[in-house]
This record gives sequence, structure tokens and C-alpha cells, in this order.
Amino acid sequence: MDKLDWAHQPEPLDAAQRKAYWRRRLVAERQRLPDRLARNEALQRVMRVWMVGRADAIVGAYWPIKGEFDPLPALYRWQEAANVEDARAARQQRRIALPVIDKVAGTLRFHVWYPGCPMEEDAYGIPKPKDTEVVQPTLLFVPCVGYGPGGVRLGYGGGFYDRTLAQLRPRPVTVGLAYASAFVPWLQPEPHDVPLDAILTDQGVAWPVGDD
Ligand SMILES: Nc1nc2c(c(=O)[nH]1)N(C=O)[C@@H](CNc1ccc(C(=O)N[C@@H](CCC(=O)O)C(=O)O)cc1)CN2
Ligand SMILES: Nc1ncnc2c1ncn2[C@@H]1O[C@H](COP(=O)(O)OP(=O)(O)OP(=O)(O)O)[C@@H](O)[C@H]1O
Repeated sequence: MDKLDWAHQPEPLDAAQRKAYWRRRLVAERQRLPDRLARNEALQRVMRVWMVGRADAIVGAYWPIKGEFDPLPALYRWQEAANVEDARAARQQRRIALPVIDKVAGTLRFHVWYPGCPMEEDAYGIPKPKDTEVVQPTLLFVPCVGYGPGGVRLGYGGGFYDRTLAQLRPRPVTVGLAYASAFVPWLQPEPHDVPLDAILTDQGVAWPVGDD
């Protein structure tokens, strides 16, 4: 299931049609991943290791949809760990935030979330925190439908993350999360695409690639 059949793309397709085709296909593949539990555990571990030693207090994430990896269990542990590991970190209070769509601007704002937080559905039917504080994450976990070389991300095509990152100052560190099976070798950045600073998968750090 890790290997998609790249040879069998209907041709000819322009770049936008090709992306739309692979979006559908990657989401369908993801929704029927046979070894999801093992992959979830692996990716949670990769996240935890990646975050060790970082000083972020506000971390942005997402409420998983369409078979996306769920980042919230690992983040909840990150939040709880501060209470036992480091009294100073606990006072600084680590916080988790989820995206809320600004329909007019086509961008995302981040609202504080905590387990049991009152939620409501956004325009896409995705649960979002109801009336909690707006915050500025310094670290942002970004869901990927697919990912390519160089930190390029394929999303659902709304352009929300690209538009948000084009505007957010200071810019948060961006970390894409994906199952390793979502690698798209031919994916090229478009002019508006803001590359991710890192990409984590159930197989480890996919970007940046070490050795130099
Ligand atoms: N979990 C999660 N939350 C998120 C995002 C995300 O990628 N994942 N977003 C990241 O931006 C924003 C929501 N963006 C989304 C954009 C499109 C679709 C979607 O279902 N699109 C339809 C086509 C809709 C259309 O174009 O008319 C589809 O893919 O079938 C969903 C979410 C904010 N919240
Ligand atoms: N900075 C920007 N300013 C204006 N429009 C943008 C910007 N970034 C992206 N867009 C528009 O958004 C549309 C979707 O972009 P793209 O296909 O890269 O979405 P995506 O990254 O896959 O989606 P999402 O971020 O919602 O998951 C593009 O047609 C593009 O014109």
C-alpha cells in the first residue's frame, strides 16, 4: 500500500487537474491504510522527539478529517509533560490552538483548544473551538494530503495555509505531518506555495534531509 502506481495517471492533464486527481487518490488511499494504528504510534513518537528541547508555548495543530493523522494526543502529552518536567514551563502554560477559517480573507486564525473545549462546526463541517482566545502559535503543525521534495505540501486546494503563512508575522515554524505513503515525488512548488520548514512522517523526519 506504500507504493502508489505513478505510471497510471490519465494523460494529458494540466497542473491543476493533476493535483486534483492526486488529492482524491491520496485521500482515498489514506482512508483505507491497513496499518494506521502502528503508523499513528510511530508518528506520535517522531513528533515527541522532534519537539524535545523546543521552547514553544503556543502550538497550532488541526482537528483531523478525511483520515488525517491526529496530532492532538501527542500535543496533549506535550502539554501535560510541562507540568511534571519543568515548573517554569508549567507556569508559562503550554497551549494548543486550532485553525478557524476567516471566510472573508480566506485565511486561518488560531483559537485556543483544550480537551473538552466547546466546539462548533465550520463551513466545511470541521469542528472548531467556540469563542476561545485567539493566539499566535510559534510552531504550527500542518496537515498534508501529500508532500514532495523540498518541503512542498499538497493540501485540499483551498490555499488557506499558503495565504495565512504569506501574512503571519512573525512567521511560525511550520511542520507538515503526513503518513510516509503520501510522498509525491513529482510535486513542484507553485509561486504561491510556502515550503514547510520540516515534514514528519511515521518513518521519521522526511524534510529537511540530513547529511550536509
Ligand atoms: N483537519 C484540517 N483542518 C483544516 C484544514 C485541513 O487541511 N485539515 N484546512 C486547510 O486548509 C482548513 C480547512 N480547509 C479545507 C479546505 C477544503 C476542504 C474540502 O473538503 N474540500 C473539498 C472540495 C471543496 C471545494 O473546493 O468546493 C474536497 O476536498 O472534497 C476541507 C478543508 C482549516 N482546517
Ligand atoms: N498567498 C496567496 N495569495 C492569494 N491566493 C493564494 C495564495 N496562496 C494560495 N492561493 C490560492 O489558493 C488556491 C489553492 O492553492 P493550493 O492548490 O496550493 O492549495 P493547498 O495548499 O493545496 O490548500 P490548503 O492550504 O487549503 O490545504 C490557488 O489557486 C491559489 O491561487
